[in-house]
Amino acid sequence: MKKMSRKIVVALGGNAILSDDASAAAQQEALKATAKQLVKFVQQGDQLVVSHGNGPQVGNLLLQQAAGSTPKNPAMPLDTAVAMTQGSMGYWLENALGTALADAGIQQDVATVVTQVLVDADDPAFKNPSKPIGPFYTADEVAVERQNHPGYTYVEDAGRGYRRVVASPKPTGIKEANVVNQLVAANVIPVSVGGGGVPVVQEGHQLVGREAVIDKDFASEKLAELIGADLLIILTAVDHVFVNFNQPNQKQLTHVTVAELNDYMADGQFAKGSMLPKIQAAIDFVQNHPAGKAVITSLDNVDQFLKTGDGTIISRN
Ligand SMILES: Nc1ncnc2c1ncn2[C@@H]1O[C@H](COP(=O)(O)OP(=O)(O)O)[C@@H](O)[C@H]1O
Ligand SMILES: NC(=O)OP(=O)(O)O
Repeated sequence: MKKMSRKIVVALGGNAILSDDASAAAQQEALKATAKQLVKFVQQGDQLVVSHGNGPQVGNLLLQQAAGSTPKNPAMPLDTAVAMTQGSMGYWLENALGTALADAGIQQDVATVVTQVLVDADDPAFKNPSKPIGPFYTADEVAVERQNHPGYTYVEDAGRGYRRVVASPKPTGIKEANVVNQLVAANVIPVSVGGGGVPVVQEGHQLVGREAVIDKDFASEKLAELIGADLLIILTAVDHVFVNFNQPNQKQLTHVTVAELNDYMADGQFAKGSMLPKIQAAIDFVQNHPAGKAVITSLDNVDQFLKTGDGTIISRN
């Protein structure tokens, strides 16, 4: 028997798209496997909205833009580059999901919505770049990059090397949220807030782009809230959130409340820039939309989640 249809925003993490090979072919190949997992929700009767990150991709695109730019062929600014990754990655997702749906005998369209996400012009994040984008560099490589791009900021990223960081303001609204809801009502799978959405600020009647990269977990949360989703599912590389992660005494979290997560956060249990934004997005969702639940699990665990609800389930209380 089919389960009741749920409206679900699924946010795809880096491992759903990118391996060591950043070619289009390799990313499209990875998305084939991802799409097969996503179609399992559709087979259960769920209505999906798909979002995705773009940190590596938009950073690589900016480097390509800078390398090839001339006065007649100028490099595009970051907000436009985010929109470009929404287009290219939306194409890959439409293509991969289209095939996986057809393979499963399901007639359903997928449509990418280039999504503008409102941010506050005075968000302090504009003065404090924190979002890593593009490739990792060794200490020697980053010294060269710093010379080539004196305006860029680089930080050491958790022992994994150096990366460029850009501003990452918090989303306050989503221009195309109603369009996404209309697509869901028409039985279309929208791909939206890709790469966190294009950051824009409201100036009178105009939306004006800002050079930044919004965290896709926060943007996915905002979208899930605005369209009244039943579930926000954040798919990443781990089946569960852990306390004492990677320690001999690590403990997986299965069902967890906001109060418990607040205690764990105060205890520094979730790494900044990786698990912490997912936890904060999950908390925001269940607090701003009390009927909803948030889930953090992996693509590999989708079968188990659909069968038994396995994963880290975050509820208000
Ligand atoms: N407490 C924790 N529990 C589980 N994973 C954690 C924890 N702290 C940090 N992590 C790491 O965070 C990663 C998810 O963050 P990240 O790779 O940035 O996300 P994304 O999948 O969106 O690209 C996990 O794969 C894991 O390695
Ligand atoms: N925009 C964004 O959050 O991208 P990543 O998830 O790839 O960092």
